[in-house]
Amino acid sequence: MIVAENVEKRFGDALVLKRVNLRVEPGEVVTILGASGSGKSTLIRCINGLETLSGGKITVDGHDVSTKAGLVAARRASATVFQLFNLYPHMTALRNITLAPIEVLKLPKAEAEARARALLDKVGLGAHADAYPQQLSGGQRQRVGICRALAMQPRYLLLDEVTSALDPEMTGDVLRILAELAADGTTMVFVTHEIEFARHISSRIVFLEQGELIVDLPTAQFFAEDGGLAVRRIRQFLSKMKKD
Ligand SMILES: Nc1ncnc2c1ncn2[C@@H]1O[C@H](COP(=O)(O)OP(=O)(O)OP(=O)(O)O)[C@@H](O)[C@H]1O
Repeated sequence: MIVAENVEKRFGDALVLKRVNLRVEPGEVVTILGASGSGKSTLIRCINGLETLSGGKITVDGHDVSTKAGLVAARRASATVFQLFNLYPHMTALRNITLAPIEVLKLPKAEAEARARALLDKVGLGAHADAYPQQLSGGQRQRVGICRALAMQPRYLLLDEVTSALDPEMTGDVLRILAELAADGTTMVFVTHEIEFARHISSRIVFLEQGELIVDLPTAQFFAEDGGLAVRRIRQFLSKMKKD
C-alpha cells in the first residue's frame, strides 16, 4: 500500500503540497486531477523519492521513502513513467527494457530479454525490439517506456501525464495499453488530463487544488449527478479544461 500522511512540499517560500493524505491499496487505479500547477507531478515525485518532503511521511509497503534503505525498497516496489520518454538514445528498445532488470534485479540476460520481448508483444511492438528510440514514434517510445517500467515487475505503477506529449492517435494506443493493465489488476497512480479515460479506468479520483487534496471519492461518486457542490464545481472546471 502507498500511504501519504500530511505530506508537505515547499519550494522556497511556496508551499505546493499542503498536508496531503492519500492511500492507494493494491489493485486500485487512482487518478490525480487538478489544474496546472496544483501539485500533481510534485506529489508523484514525492512518492518515488525524487523530491524530499518538507513535512509528513510517505511509505510504500511500509518503507519510508525519506530514509535511504526505505527509498531503495520503495523504488523496487514502484516504477514511474514520465511525460517525456527518457529512453536511452544509444540503446535499442530491448536494451532499454532489459537494462535495469539485469543490473538491478540481477536477472540472467536471456530471461530478461524473454520477458522484455513478451512485454513488447503485449504493447504491439514485438517487431521493434531492435529499433533505437529515434526510429520510433512518440507513442511507440512511450509504450517502450511503459514496458521498461513493467519489466521491473513493480507492485505500483506511477504515471505522470504519459500521453500529454502525444497526438490523439498515439494517445489512444497508449491509453488502450493502460486500460488493459488496469483490467489485469495493476495498481496505478495516474496523473492525467484525459478525464473521460480517468472515468473509464479509475477506481478513485482525487482532486488537488493549489496543493490541497480537496476531493477523494470513488469514481462513480465523483461523476454522479448529485455529487455535492464541491464536486459539481470541480466537474464544471474539468469540462471547461476539456474544451480549452
Ligand atoms: N523544482 C521546482 N522548483 C520550484 N518550484 C517548483 C518546482 N517544481 C514544481 N514547482 C512549482 O510547484 C507547483 C506545482 O507544480 P507541479 O508540476 O507539481 O504541478 P502540476 O499540477 O503537475 O502541473 P501541470 O499539470 O502543469 O504539470 C507549481 O507552482 C510549480 O511551479
